[in-house]
Formats: sequence, structure tokens, C-alpha cells
Amino acid sequence: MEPATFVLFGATGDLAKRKIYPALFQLFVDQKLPPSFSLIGLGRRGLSHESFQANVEQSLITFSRSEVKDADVMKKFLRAFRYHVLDIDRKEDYTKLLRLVEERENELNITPNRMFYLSVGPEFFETIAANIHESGLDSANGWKRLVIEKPFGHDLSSARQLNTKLNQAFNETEIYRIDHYLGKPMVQQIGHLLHSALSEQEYRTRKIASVQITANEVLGVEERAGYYDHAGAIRDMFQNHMLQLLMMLTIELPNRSSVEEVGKLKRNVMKALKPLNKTDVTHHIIRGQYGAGEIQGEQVVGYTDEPGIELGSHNDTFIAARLQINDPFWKDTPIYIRTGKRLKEKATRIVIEFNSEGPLKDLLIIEIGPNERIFFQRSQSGMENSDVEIPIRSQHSFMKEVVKDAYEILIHDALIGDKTYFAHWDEVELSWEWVQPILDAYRENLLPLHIYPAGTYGPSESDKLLEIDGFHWWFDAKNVSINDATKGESFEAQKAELIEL
Ligand SMILES: NC(=O)C1=CN([C@@H]2O[C@H](COP(=O)(O)OP(=O)(O)OC[C@H]3O[C@@H](n4cnc5c(N)ncnc54)[C@H](OP(=O)(O)O)[C@@H]3O)[C@@H](O)[C@H]2O)C=CC1
Ligand SMILES: O=C1O[C@H](COP(=O)(O)O)[C@@H](O)[C@H](O)[C@H]1O
Repeated sequence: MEPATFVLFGATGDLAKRKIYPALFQLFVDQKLPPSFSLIGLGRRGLSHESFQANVEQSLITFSRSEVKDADVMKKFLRAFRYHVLDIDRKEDYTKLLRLVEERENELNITPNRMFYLSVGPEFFETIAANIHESGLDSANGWKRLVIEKPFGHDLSSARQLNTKLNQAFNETEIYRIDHYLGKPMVQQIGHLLHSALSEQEYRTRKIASVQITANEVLGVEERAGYYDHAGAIRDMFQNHMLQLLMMLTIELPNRSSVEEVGKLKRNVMKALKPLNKTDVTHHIIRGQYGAGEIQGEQVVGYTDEPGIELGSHNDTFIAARLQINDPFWKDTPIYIRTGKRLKEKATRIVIEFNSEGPLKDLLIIEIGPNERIFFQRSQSGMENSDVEIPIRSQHSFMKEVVKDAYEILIHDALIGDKTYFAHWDEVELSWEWVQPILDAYRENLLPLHIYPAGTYGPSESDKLLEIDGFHWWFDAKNVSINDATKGESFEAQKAELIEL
């Protein structure tokens, strides 16, 4: 791996502490960082190199998943860390930063490969990219990469404008847009797993009746009111993570696919998605907001009583949607997506329901979080019994190894220059295009805002969205719980057999 300098904007922030430092440390322990690695942390607050290193150490002690918490190993890792005071708007701070970066490159005798990681609010992305360019930080004789956190824009036009600005300093091949769902090991495999799991016959005869993609959260808005109250579930989760899950599920990736192939396949899915207009939205989208309720035995306040939330806010904390992909394979299969905060349980999962006569349904279940697994199950709606799980034995490493954190995978990919599991501009733009009529309908209040009690599965209208098509959400406690699986029949063809992928 080539040597590199990791220039981290927002080095004193929450994401850096909880995710970026632990991921880098794990890569260090696994010997997956470049041998000559240097990190320069940036922020406004004045810190010495030593106190910065001490803060990073503290975050490793609190958040690292590594079993190695040995003081000597940490010290060795922390030796690579320096801190520099920088105000994003002050051009002279970038000139000083350039000097420090060059000094470190000379000390370590490394090629000036520079990775600029923007772990700061999105309002700063344009300014930082422009100042990097003007200061000459981007013009050394090595590679340069820009890693940016979400959200990428606030709507279609702001996303386009942001992209144009970033392109003045970095070209598309140098921009790495993080969507941490794309770093989840199961998500990287889902298209492949789905297509391998379906037998040839099922695949050809198109027996899939429906697809459900769920990302339920127990957490509320927490300390992020300022951001979330202007984003809502639609921008925070749906436009990015949920549509990425849809793309990853419905493309079939050849084994060694290039970044261009992946981008093209994902683009095709988004282009085939039947567009909504403002008036269709009412039939396809359910908007919700949590009220007060009980979560895991504790009373919690409603969204509008959360600290920092605007009085009478109409912001959405839940969205459910019915989508349709107009391509030969998926055209008759409704796809339902839902995500929300303050729901009964944390669960990110995909359920594929197969066509069948009678009450027993054959399901393929792909659990993405909190645990990762994939299995077939025969289930009966509304009953406490459902049947034998047929786990799918996979050769894929994630089934055998400790599951890696998405940030470990994505930071490593960025360091080696692999953009496969980053959001490409075309698909980001197409996602905003699809979502824009919903944003318009929200703004014009064309869609009711359903208040749901915290600790439930969202507004009952989200159930009706499926009921009119003859379906229901699987595995809500009122239907069948995955954990309550008991004995019964299993898929005839796969009975008692593990399925090898
Ligand atoms: N936290 C999370 O779980 C997630 C965050 N994100 C995204 O990551 C990014 C960072 O979020 P998070 O870490 O939570 O934010 P925080 O508010 O915790 O941190 C913001 C960071 O930006 C720095 N900063 C703010 N203003 C300036 C300025 N004018 N000049 C220089 N530095 C500045 C702060 O440093 P200082 O105060 O020292 O100036 C601080 O290090 C955001 O884009 C967010 O949307 C994405 C997914 C999850
Ligand atoms: O990006 C975000 O994701 C988290 C949910 O991520 P997960 O990996 O725990 O499923 C969400 O809580 C947050 O609001 C959002 O910004």
C-alpha cells in the first residue's frame, strides 16, 4: 500500500471519536495501514499534538472494538498523529497546514499522497475543497483524494450545485462519498447472495411476490436536533442508505466487477425506478413523526418535545414507500421500504416473499443489523409459529470472521483507491431526482403527517400501504417474530439441506 497523509477536518468531532479513530486503529492492528502513515487532525480549538493524541487514545479506550488495548501498541499508533488549528474559512490556515503536511512528508520521506477527509458539517464542503485547491495542498506530485460524509446536498438542485463546486478542485475519480451502509459486509454481498440463493428455476419463473426493506431504529433524534429537524428520515436515511440498499439488492454483480460496472448497474436500477409525481406521492408514501411512548420499559417524549426541535415541527421521523422497478425481472414485484426513529426494535433487514398458495409463505430473509445472517424460512402470517430456518452456508468471509465495522472497510478502500463501495455521483443525482417530488409534496403539505406512538412500528397507515396489495410487514411483533421460529415444514427443495452459495 502506498504511503499517505490523512488530513482530517473535524478531528475533534463526534464522528472522528466514535468511528474514524477506532477504524484506523483496527486497520493498524490488522497491519492494513500504509507503513508510513501520517495523520493531521484539524479543528478550531487549540490543542497540542500531545493533548490531541491523548484525546484520540481516550476515544480508542471507549469505542475501539479491538481486543488489543495494549498501551504500547496504542502509543505506536498515536505517534503518527499531529494536530493543527484551522478555521475552515481562514485561507492563511491552509497555507500553514500545507507547511506542516510537507514537513511531515519530508520527515517520513514519503510521496505526497494526500487524503482529505471532511468529517464536518455539509455546509463546509465547498469552502474546504476550494481552499485546498487555492492553497496548493492538492498540487503535489502524488495522488489526492477527497472523502466526504453525508448528507450530499439537501435536495436535487443543492446536490448538483455542490457537485459542480467540488469538481472545480477534485474530479469524480478523486471524490469518495461515504455511505456507511455500503461498507456493511452483508450489503456488499446482497445482490450476489440473492441471485445465488434463488434457484435457477425460481429465478427464471420470477416467483418473487414482494420485497420489503426495513431499517427500524429505537434511537430518537439524540443530540442532532439542529441537523435532523431540517433533514428528516427522508434525507437522513431514505435518499441515501435505503436507496443504496435497493440498488445493491437488485443488481447482480459479476464476481470481479469494476467500479465502472457497479456504477452502471446501479444507475440502471435508478433509471428503471418508476418515477412519482407530486400527486402519486399520496398513494405511495407514508410520512410519520413519533409521539410520546414507551421504549423498552421507559417513557420517552414525542419528537416535538425533544430538546432543540422547533415548536410544532412537521419534520418526518418515519417514511414508508411503495416502489416499482420497470425492468423485465422486477416489474411485477412491489418493493416496500420503511425506516424510522423511536420504533419498537433496532432491525435492518430485507425480506423476499415468494409467491405461494395458502397462508404459508416462503421467505428469504437477509438480516443486516444488528446481526448479519441470511436464511430461508416458511412462515404464517399472524401465527406465533414459523418454521425451520435454513441457514445459508456461505463461503463469504463475513460469515466466518468477526464482522468488520463499515468505517474500517471504507477507509481502507479509500486508502487503496478502490471506489466500488462509495456513492457515485450519477446514482446520487438519480436518487435525489426520484426523491424530489416527495420533498415537494412534503413542503406543500400534500401528505398527512401521521403521529405514531414511540415504541411501535410506525403509523398504522404504513400497514395499509401493503394491505391493499395483499401483503403485510413481516416480523413486526404483531405478525411473526424471527426469534419465535419453531418447527414445521421447510422449503421442499431445500429441506434439511444447507444451501451452498
Ligand atoms: N456523528 C455521527 O454519527 C455521524 C456524522 N455524520 C456526518 O459527519 C460530519 C461530522 O459530524 P460530527 O462529527 O457528528 O459533528 P460534530 O459537530 O461533532 O463535529 C464537528 C467538527 O467540525 C469542526 N468544525 C466546526 N466548525 C468548524 C470551523 N469553522 N472550522 C474548523 N473546524 C470546524 C469541529 O471542530 P472545533 O469545534 O474544534 O472547531 C468538530 O471537530 C457531518 O457531516 C455529519 O453529518 C455522518 C454520519 C453519522
Ligand atoms: O447515517 C445514519 O445512520 C444511522 C443508522 O445507522 P446504522 O448503521 O445504525 O443502521 C442513523 O441512526 C442516523 O440517523 C443516520 O444519520
